[in-house]
Amino acid sequence: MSDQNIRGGFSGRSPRPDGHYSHRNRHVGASKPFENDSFGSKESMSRGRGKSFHHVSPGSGWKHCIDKTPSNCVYRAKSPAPDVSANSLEAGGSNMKQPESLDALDSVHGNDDLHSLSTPDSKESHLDVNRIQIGETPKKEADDAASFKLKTDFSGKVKVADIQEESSLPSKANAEDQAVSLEKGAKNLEGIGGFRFDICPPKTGTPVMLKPSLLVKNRQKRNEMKLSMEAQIGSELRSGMVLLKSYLSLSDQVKIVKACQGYGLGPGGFYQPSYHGGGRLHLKMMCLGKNWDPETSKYEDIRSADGAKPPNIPTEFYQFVSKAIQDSQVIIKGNSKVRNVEAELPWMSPNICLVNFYSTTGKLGLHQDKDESRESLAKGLPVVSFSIGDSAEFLYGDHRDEDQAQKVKLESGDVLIFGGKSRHIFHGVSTIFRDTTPKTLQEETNILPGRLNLTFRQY
Ligand SMILES: O=C(O)CCC(=O)C(=O)O
Ligand SMILES: [Fe+2]
Repeated sequence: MSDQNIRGGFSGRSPRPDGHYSHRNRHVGASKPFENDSFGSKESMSRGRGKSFHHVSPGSGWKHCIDKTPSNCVYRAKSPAPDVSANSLEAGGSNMKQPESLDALDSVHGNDDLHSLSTPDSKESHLDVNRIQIGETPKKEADDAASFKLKTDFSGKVKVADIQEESSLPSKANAEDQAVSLEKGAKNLEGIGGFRFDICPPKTGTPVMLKPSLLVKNRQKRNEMKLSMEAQIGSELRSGMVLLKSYLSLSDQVKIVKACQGYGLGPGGFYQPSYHGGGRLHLKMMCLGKNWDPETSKYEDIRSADGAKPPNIPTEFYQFVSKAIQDSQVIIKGNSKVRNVEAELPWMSPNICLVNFYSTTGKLGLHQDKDESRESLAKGLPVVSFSIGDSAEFLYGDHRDEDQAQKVKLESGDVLIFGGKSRHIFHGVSTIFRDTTPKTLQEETNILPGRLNLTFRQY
């Protein structure tokens, strides 16, 4: 098979010349737990970053740098900025709820959306994957909205439980379709091949460790907040590619992790994707919205490997994505007023989210994301990527060549966006840096060592 597809990209179904495989070359196969996720060779050092980070004066928001070189101006949030996302959302005039209310998700995308509902049992501390809740109070904006709601309690545990019917649902047939799919999925709670992957396993009693004093914990938290405020910088790495450092607040990261834990354990949850020949991909994966099938390199509404319907993308994820694109466009505009920002980084509304969990030895070979629709690719609609947990070395470049690739460290809370002229970049993950998960995130979620990555796309 040729390495070039019709759009000129690398065909994801072909093995790499060096014997490694691209992300898009994976195939579903036997499920096995992952003990050793290493693959691929070590990358050599890059030829340097495209753009350097520059600070601007605190309190000024977006500013031009003294050095007017295009694309090296950056955003620095007003200081103090206790909660990056909350600030951004206010600035954007969004209806984003405050953190406490994040467990009540509203539907915005018809029956593709899930609601996460806060309930009295939200004080329970155990995962409950036996019930699926469908509906609760019908909402105005949910006119043609979710017939079924996966109950995800961001505050600590997840309900994939209780199926109830919402009487005022507009489309009964649609609801039934989904019920079938969810019931089918419910039977598959064990996941593909009996695999079930909890990114936040319950803490066990042993080993006994001395708890840090409150004082030490508070100091730790303060340092993390300080660090995250200091690091809150946006930078255009190249045309159409923006890195938003420490963009997701710790509390939002906690919520995202807990949501992914819940979705990951339910129907359509995490599984171990494998290559056609049985070789395993070095990460765990699940999809929200639509399923990306490694076997065919195509998107589908139902995961063909087990018949599960992918969980829907929660509304608040959309809001994070929208705000990130908006803020990235501001960065681009700030770099050069004459440019047409939409051409450089177009807007998009995601209906797909690939969720990867890398163990500390996880890797992902250089590949292009090019299985979205022709139109989406032609328009350069961006991929928006969230990094949470351990830091990673991210490679990117115009060629499928690790030696030529540039490198950037992606840390917990960073958001990376690549669209426009950068939509077809080759990219991958060469290294996960152990023990770099923020302590607070680890303590509040018990997330496994490793990295959670969410990439949003519009089909
Ligand atoms: O983990 C990452 O940062 C990249 C993931 C990715 O490229 C993908 O899922 O297509
Ligand atoms: Fe990718």
